[in-house]
Amino acid sequence: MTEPFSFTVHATDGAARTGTIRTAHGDVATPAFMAVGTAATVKAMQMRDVRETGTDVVLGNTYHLMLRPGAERVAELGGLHKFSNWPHTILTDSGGFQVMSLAKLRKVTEHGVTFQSHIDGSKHVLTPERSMEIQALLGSDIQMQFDECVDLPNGRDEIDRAMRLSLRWAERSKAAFQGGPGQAVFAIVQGGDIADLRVESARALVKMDFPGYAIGGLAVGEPQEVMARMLDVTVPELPSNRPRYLMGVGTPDDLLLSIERGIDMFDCVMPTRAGRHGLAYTRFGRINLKNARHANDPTPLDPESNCPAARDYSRAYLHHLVRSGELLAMTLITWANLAYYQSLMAGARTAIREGRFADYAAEARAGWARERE
Ligand SMILES: CN(C)CCSCc1cc(N)cc2c(=O)[nH]c(N)nc12
Repeated sequence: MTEPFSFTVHATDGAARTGTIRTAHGDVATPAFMAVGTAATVKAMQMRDVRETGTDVVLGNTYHLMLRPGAERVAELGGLHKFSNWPHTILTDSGGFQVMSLAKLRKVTEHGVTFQSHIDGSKHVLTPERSMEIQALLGSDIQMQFDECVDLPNGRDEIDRAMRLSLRWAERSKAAFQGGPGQAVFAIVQGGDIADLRVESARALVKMDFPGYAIGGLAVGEPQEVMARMLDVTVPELPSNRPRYLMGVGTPDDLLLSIERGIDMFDCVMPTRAGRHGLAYTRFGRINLKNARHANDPTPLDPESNCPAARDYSRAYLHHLVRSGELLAMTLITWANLAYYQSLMAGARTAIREGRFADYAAEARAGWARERE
């Protein structure tokens, strides 16, 4: 018998907290960084290596998977866990964000969004009900409500319209959720960079009583201090015994400032996308391995890393692979980046337990500065 979905906070340090989310496919240590696996793959990585970095959750995406290979096909093949050989927790985004950023000829109405596939131009409709049905077909453990995320900067009317539409879609998503034990549907707070709309959105969603709350509509081009300010006004409105997920965030510095404000879950394409472009994230800051200064450097990215990609290959070799356009460059640097993000999270969890998160964050930031010396 699968246990119900649960979230337990083990320790707090100021607003920061460390805990465990329990889903139908295992435990998630928080603060958690979730690897982006949009089209049923964490690009350039094998799932066993993803797991070895300490990743507990891989993200899937309704928009991409409904277009290719199709949600019904994934269900017929045993669901996304089996299809992608990832037996641990999967969180799926609801598709609205990707429709607005990828699809062509999209039209938003009260009913949902009609659009044409960016792959073959075929016509599709996504509604809260269809999004939840697709996420159920995928077998997702944590399913996101269908929402509308607007870009920033934007006018109050547009932000207000999308926030209220997302509230109505939250009700419909929750009503359409078919999850069993160990599965959950999360709400998404909207409201752009406008404090009173953020508070109104959060309070309305909390009244609907969700097992978890995401903060959406950020990491869409706003300055870091705007994101921080929206967290300052939004997080206090969310129940402390429910997970808080900041969507699409972020750089290592973003993660630390958000953990400090009480965020538990993150996802971002940064480590994997940067890895495919020769950019390495390390304890010493970001390293552009395309740069000629690495051509004769026999040292690895980080000799103390537990990740083979960061420990067993010289910067000269990685520079050579990047300059040569070799596929192995993508795998090794993506692997090293994800491993660094997970080591940053693991260190944060320990520091919070020991009541020294502020010092931990200061030490991490000091380490990044060293690379620029
Ligand atoms: C790979 N990831 C970027 C995809 C998962 S997170 C996508 C995502 C990112 C951001 N920044 C905001 C939102 C948002 O407001 N709503 C939804 N549904 N998804 C969002």
